[in-house]
Amino acid sequence: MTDEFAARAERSALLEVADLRISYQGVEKVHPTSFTVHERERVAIVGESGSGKSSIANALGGFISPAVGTVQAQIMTLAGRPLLESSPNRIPIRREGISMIFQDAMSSLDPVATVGNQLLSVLPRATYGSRKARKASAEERLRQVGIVDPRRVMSSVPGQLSGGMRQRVMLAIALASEPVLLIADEPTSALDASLGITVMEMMMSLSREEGTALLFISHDIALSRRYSDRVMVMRHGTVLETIASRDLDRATHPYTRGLLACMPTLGSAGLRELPTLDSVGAHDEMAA
Ligand SMILES: Nc1ncnc2c1ncn2[C@@H]1O[C@H](COP(=O)(O)OP(=O)(O)OP(=O)(O)O)[C@@H](O)[C@H]1O
Repeated sequence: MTDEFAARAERSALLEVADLRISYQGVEKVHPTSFTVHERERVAIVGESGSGKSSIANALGGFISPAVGTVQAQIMTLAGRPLLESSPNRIPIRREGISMIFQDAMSSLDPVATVGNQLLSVLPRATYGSRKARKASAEERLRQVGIVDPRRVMSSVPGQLSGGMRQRVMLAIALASEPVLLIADEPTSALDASLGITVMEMMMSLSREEGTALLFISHDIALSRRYSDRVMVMRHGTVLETIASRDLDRATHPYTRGLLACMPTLGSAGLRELPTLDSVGAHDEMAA
């Protein structure tokens, strides 16, 4: 453990979760799970489909209503404030300090409201005051995510924009409310590889500039390793291990080693058959 990593671990956590359980229709899908995210830290959640990654993100963001499922935890606090204090009776509830972005921007942006109105509605009034000042700052937010013609985009509705542009808009809106924690659920998987990297880089540099901690979900362990400080590996509704990204090559858990072995590289793609979790024996070792 490096000095920097040890110092960070000692600081009190920004997000603290202990024994989080999530059930749908009475069936527990996320079993008691505990983890922390520190200020300015970037944590990735990786794992196969159905392992519970999105459920955790949705529980943190307040997107699981009692009609959909049950969220219970011994501790679930953001900057010391309980997140589960009031039961959500409308979805989504806005949890102060948390913003979320999703794989599909169309499902989180309002299709009939202009980008400008959606952006203005989240800019803190106390900080930006007059509508004119808020409009200027909304345009600046769009410029920060690489939008060169913010006025046109402000007056557009999401359906008039390309997928990559919508993802940039969603990132601008997510950061405009000045969250302390940004949760991103597969933010790039609907984009092509190069656009995905651009959006990832942008999310990293903006969250770093603004001092926002980041919890992002990905099924791509290579991408997770590149952009996170720590990786939480999930399987079957539990966290198998949490490991510093730079130590992933030394991961001891067979499942994590299996995920790493399945990671396609430019060198291997197309030259030979890619390994699968079964072919590298991760499942057998897990069962042993
Ligand atoms: N709204 C829901 N109602 C019932 N079951 C659900 C609901 N949402 C998720 N589940 C179930 O909970 C389990 C975990 O799903 P979740 O979407 O959290 O996994 P995931 O790791 O994010 O998967 P993916 O990578 O495919 O998104 C799965 O068995 C899934 O079918």
